[in-house]
Amino acid sequence: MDAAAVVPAYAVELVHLTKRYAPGTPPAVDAIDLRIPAASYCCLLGPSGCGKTTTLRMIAGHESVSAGDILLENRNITLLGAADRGTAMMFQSFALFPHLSALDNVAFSLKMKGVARAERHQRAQELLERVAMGHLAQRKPGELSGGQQQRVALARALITQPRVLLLDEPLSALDPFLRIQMRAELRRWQKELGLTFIHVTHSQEEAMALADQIVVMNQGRIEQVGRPREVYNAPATEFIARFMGGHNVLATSAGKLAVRNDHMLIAPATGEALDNGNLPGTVTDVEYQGTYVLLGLRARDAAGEREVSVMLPEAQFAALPYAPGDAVELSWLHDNAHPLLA
Ligand SMILES: Nc1ncnc2c1ncn2[C@@H]1O[C@H](COP(=O)(O)OP(=O)(O)OP(=O)(O)O)[C@@H](O)[C@H]1O
Repeated sequence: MDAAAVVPAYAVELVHLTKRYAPGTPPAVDAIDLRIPAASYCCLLGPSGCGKTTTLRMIAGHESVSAGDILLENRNITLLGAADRGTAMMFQSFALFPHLSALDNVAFSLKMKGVARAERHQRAQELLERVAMGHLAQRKPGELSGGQQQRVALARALITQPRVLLLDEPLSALDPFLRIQMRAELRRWQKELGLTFIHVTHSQEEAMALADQIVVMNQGRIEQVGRPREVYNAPATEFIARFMGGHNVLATSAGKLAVRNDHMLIAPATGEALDNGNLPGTVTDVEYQGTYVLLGLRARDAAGEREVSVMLPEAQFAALPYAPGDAVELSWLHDNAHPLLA
């Protein structure tokens, strides 16, 4: 068999990867294990301080590892220098050199490696053509739009022919409109290039739009790994249900459940005692959102009073409207309730 034709199933494997910045402090990354399939889009997602940037920087070789291993296509790269790993990094707001042309920005790392001028310019020009920026190769970053700068940043990251592209909040400096446009481009490039992308974000919306695999981190640990639909529809923990949004966390005698707010069933209170597991509630807020109406409620579950939200299609709300102060009953279908780990 031709050894070169064997493509490893995993681009990156993290084995008990740990980072402790100072002795006696809790680890920023706490013995995480993760496998990232080759040619996939992986998003590391979590709130500020959860350890996602530290994880990315350890994969890049910009941060030392306290314990554990990092494998790239079955090679142990834990102790290799950043330039020798087969990874490249795309930074927040792209970090282009403002005084260099797009071409020289892209060619920069080849210059550092001592590649001759003609060759590095030819390779940089080819990459700029590939991201539809060939005609703007002589412009400086300040003369390019945000989207064009992103393409230059991508070309610059790709010039070292990495196997894995690491992206650290690459869209966070863009305005919301451009962010959505550029998100679609990132996704398209990843598929076209057939590379593995590992993208750090604190935005669950961004992760859901981009990822084949979402890795949700909390306090230095991985809480859940799955496809966006799996993580959104069946959050494993209360933290994930709250962080992903759009869920109610409800206490029942059988433990805590997550129910999507568009899966909640609502009906006017009958005035009779509830012995069927339905929750009594009062509407506190009605928010029109176009195709949906979002109701805020105070409800009583097995643990006491809590805020609950219910998302109703506009037509359903129009047929049976609710107003603040209305007494209601809340319920859900068994299949739409996801038990949460404590
Ligand atoms: N250079 C450092 N020295 C000491 N502690 C650090 C350092 N960098 C990060 N930390 C700590 O490690 C933990 C994880 O930080 P990290 O930057 O990886 O989180 P993050 O999830 O990427 O957050 P953010 O989205 O805010 O960047 C935090 O408690 C942070 O304060």
